[in-house]
Amino acid sequence: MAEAPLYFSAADRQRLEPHLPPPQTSSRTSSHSQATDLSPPSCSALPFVSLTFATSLDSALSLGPGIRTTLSGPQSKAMTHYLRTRHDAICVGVGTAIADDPGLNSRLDTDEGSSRNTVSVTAHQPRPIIIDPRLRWDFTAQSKVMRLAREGKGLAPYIVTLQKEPPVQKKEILEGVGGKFISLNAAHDDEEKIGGTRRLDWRAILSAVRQEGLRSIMIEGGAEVINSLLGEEANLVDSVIVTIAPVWLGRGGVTVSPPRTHNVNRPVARLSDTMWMPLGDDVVLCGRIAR
Ligand SMILES: NC(=O)C1=CN([C@@H]2O[C@H](COP(=O)(O)OP(=O)(O)OC[C@H]3O[C@@H](n4cnc5c(N)ncnc54)[C@H](O)[C@@H]3O)[C@@H](O)[C@H]2O)C=CC1
Ligand SMILES: Nc1nc(O)c(N)c(N[C@@H]2O[C@H](COP(=O)(O)O)[C@@H](O)[C@H]2O)n1
Repeated sequence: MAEAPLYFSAADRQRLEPHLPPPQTSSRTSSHSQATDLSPPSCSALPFVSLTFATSLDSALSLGPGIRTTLSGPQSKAMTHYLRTRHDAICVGVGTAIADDPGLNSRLDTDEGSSRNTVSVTAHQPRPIIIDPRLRWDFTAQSKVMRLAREGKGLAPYIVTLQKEPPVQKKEILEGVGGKFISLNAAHDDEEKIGGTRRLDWRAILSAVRQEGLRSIMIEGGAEVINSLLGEEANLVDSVIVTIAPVWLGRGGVTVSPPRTHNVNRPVARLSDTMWMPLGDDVVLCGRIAR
């Protein structure tokens, strides 16, 4: 079924502005990053990081592993697509890439007020970044994000991996539409061992993204990605924008619930400077992680 046009009003855009990456010509800088610095990035420079996702009232991102689940209503969906136009990159973990076959482009309609028969796809598209350390994502030329890139409706993904030599056939598909693999060097401090699984340090991932000239990144999920960024690496997050849908998905969902810190008497993370914005039946909560 064709997707309804996605409109996001000028008034709503203005309300979101304090929670978005600064325009690149502005002189404002984020607390830890050099998002507005126009000089070549140093190794330690990081992009402006927004954590943006949609959740149910029982903190679920989806009905279960592998189940693509619509939570956002049309207005909050349009907001997400506006956010996609306001970031240089959009990131998901491989679990999401496999479960959702996502497009990761912006389909915001820029023709508000004109004939609604014509949908003009927005000019600015974010660069999809997929975190796939072991190359589990068995993408093909028909995967949605590849197809959209081929059709000029989005950008091809960069896949961040620990594999030094990705399969030649996958490389050809990816590079054929303008994407690439970014292999991080596990021989440096990019990797830590937690619970037997090899993980990439988010600082290393973000630094690699910034080295690609990408100054801002919205991280959409899924649960493993969000839970890690709300835990010990929360200091890397500049802005949090959560769509809350008025629905309970029930037990068995894929949930946002970061691991406890050592001090069990303290919350793991809290938002400050909050702004609540009703959009249709949903509410969008914006804030910063309290330091
Ligand atoms: N409602 C919403 O806004 C969203 C919902 N989702 C849902 O979330 C679910 C997927 O979530 P998950 O299964 O938790 O998968 P995920 O998308 O968080 O991917 C997890 C995988 O990513 C890799 N990864 C993530 N962080 C890493 C790190 N620091 N170092 C190395 N590898 C890392 C690992 O291979 C890990 O197994 C799907 O059902 C999807 O539909 C996903 C995004 C947004
Ligand atoms: N904002 C939001 N609301 C929902 O209800 C969702 N299910 C998601 N999911 C995220 O969006 C990706 C799908 O993107 P495309 O529409 O295919 O471009 C999905 O993979 C999640 O990252 N987000």
